[in-house]
Amino acid sequence: MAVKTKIIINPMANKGKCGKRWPQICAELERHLGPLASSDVAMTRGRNHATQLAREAVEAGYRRLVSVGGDGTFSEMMNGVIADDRPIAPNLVLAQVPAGTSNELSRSFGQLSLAEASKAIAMGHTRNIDVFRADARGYEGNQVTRYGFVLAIVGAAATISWRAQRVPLLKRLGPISYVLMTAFTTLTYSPRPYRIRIDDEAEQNLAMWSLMLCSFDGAGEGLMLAPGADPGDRKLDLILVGDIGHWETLTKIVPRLGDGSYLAHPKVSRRHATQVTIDSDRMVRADVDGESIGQLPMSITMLPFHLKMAAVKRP
Ligand SMILES: Nc1ncnc2c1ncn2[C@@H]1O[C@H](COP(=O)(O)OP(=O)(O)OP(=O)(O)O)[C@@H](O)[C@H]1O
Repeated sequence: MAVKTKIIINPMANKGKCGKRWPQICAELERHLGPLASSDVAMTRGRNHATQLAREAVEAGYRRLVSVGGDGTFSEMMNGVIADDRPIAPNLVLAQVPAGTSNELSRSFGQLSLAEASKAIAMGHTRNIDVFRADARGYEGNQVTRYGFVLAIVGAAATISWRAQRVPLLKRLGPISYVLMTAFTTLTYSPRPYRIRIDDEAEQNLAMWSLMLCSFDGAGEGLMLAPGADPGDRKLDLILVGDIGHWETLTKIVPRLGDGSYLAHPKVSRRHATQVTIDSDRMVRADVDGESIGQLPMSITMLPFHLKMAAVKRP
């Protein structure tokens, strides 16, 4: 029996361009998968709707779920197929049609074109990706749990992301908003004291500008945070950006985030980890897969399963 495929589209991804491109995307998907019934297609109506749509789709028997949008839409869809730290059904296959601003999955798998993404879905070949669980304090003081697949960030980098997304004018400016917010935050955000526990090691007290836990090598638009990171090795690349002055951060770290060469700075360190707990006496923001989920304390745990992603078979 053919696997049932549900397509979940975020029409607002990439500043609304995704919705405008939908007829073209639909035609390409149908060329590879055959005609799509209207019940196989769902449009998101707002934040986190993709999570609900994904859960309902799996409950209705769909086993292949395609997110049309960016990493935010994929992340929401993925959160709908996991409960109690495990997939809600066996043999699920997820896929991304890259139609957002940042499409890390598709970029990393080398299938950024619509044709390649559609081919990957139709071919039936898959690659495993890791999933981590983030527990943090929400902005209302509630406990927040989020499943992530690209990266979790804490400190200055999370503040940049939060400001660029929350200020409406900046959001409309697109990528330039990140440039402006990065410069502004770098010149105003001082390193903060953290208590950090990595795996079963003793707690350490460290002053840091930012801390990143990466599953994929890249993130956002054109950042290469953890070159060589393997998204399926059940390990996160923990990168600590230490106690560095404002000007040095702006001139020696920020411009080198695009090619990973910031890792050579003596106050930047990188290692593997599977469980990390971070706290601070100061208010520090926490971000998972580009979404500001709350603040510290946060704990990140790699989960003991893989999700299967539609991927073009490479020789
Ligand atoms: N119908 C909708 N209207 C407004 N926002 C939506 C809608 N559906 C989903 N969203 C939100 O759109 C956000 C962005 O989605 P996604 O990351 O896929 O696109 P993007 O273009 O890469 O993102 P960004 O706009 O953050 O750069 C998600 O946080 C999601 O909750």
